[in-house]
Amino acid sequence: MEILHTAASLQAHAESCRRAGQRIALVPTMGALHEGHLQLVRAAAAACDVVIVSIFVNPTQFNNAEDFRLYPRLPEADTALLIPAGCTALFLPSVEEMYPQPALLRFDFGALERVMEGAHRPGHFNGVATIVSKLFHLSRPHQAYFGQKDWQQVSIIRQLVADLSFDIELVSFPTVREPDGLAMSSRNRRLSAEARAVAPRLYQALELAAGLVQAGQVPPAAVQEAATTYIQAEPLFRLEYFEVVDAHTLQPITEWQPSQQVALCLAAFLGDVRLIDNVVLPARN
Ligand SMILES: Nc1ncnc2c1ncn2[C@@H]1O[C@H](COP(=O)(O)OP(=O)(O)OP(=O)(O)O)[C@@H](O)[C@H]1O
Ligand SMILES: CC(C)(CO)[C@@H](O)C(=O)[O-]
Ligand code: BAL
Repeated sequence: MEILHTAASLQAHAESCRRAGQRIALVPTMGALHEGHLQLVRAAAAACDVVIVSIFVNPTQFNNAEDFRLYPRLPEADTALLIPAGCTALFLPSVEEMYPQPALLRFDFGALERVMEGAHRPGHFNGVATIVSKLFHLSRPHQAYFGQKDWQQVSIIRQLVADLSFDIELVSFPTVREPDGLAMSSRNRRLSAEARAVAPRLYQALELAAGLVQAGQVPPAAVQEAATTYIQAEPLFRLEYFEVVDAHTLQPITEWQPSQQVALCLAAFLGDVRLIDNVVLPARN
């Protein structure tokens, strides 16, 4: 596995792979890798000749300086995990390398970013779109892999690809969970033992809400209320949002409609650790 630190070396590597007729997959990450990331890498390796994984804790997408400072950084352990998963090149740049000057370009994804993560983390998707665009330009992948744990992020990146005519196939992957249901996340490492013990309640709330949606007897607001009550029954949680949304427009659902695909999305703090999760339900008849 090659380890690349500069934008120029990534660009040169990707160009030489392209010239050799190889298919390139990009898996962007912020590191502290877990099985959720590794499944993306393995899927990419099964589909492409070259798998570029980027590890970069991107400062421009953090709206909270402490969250950025405390974000887990484990480059040696990550490197050891990536080789058997099929990564062929690891891109590990510094902040100065990715931002030799402050990026002034601003993205506006309209209604897609005025809800949920975009509403609660001002500037977050501008930072995500900036770094993902840079990575796309530098590596010019045929495919790029993202996890559905960040459902809104996948929608934003799909819009980015369409608006900027990136010739890239997006592959999105289902959320990988711990045996007790907790969505795998790099931030789980920062949970106290007490917080980790109650964390699966988030997925239980999503399942409870999914059961109510599928039974079809209660309005969206009652689904939201039931899930909120369930999470808040555990005082360690500070729930930021629990939303019942259209899975494609991401807008809150006030009345059920035929053929609608529903996503249930949440964000909650356990201590100072902020976790997100979601489930996306099959389209309704
Ligand atoms: N449990 C998971 N299942 C599937 N994909 C995941 C999972 N966790 C993260 N990913 C995906 O991996 C990519 C990199 O994510 P990232 O490095 O931010 O990890 P993370 O675990 O989501 O960390 P955190 O949520 O703490 O920032 C993203 O596309 C993300 O959606
Ligand atoms: C896509 C990404 C790597 C951009 O920094 C990040 O938002 C993430 O890890 O999901
Ligand atoms: N996976 C989302 C990256 C972030 O929380 O900034």
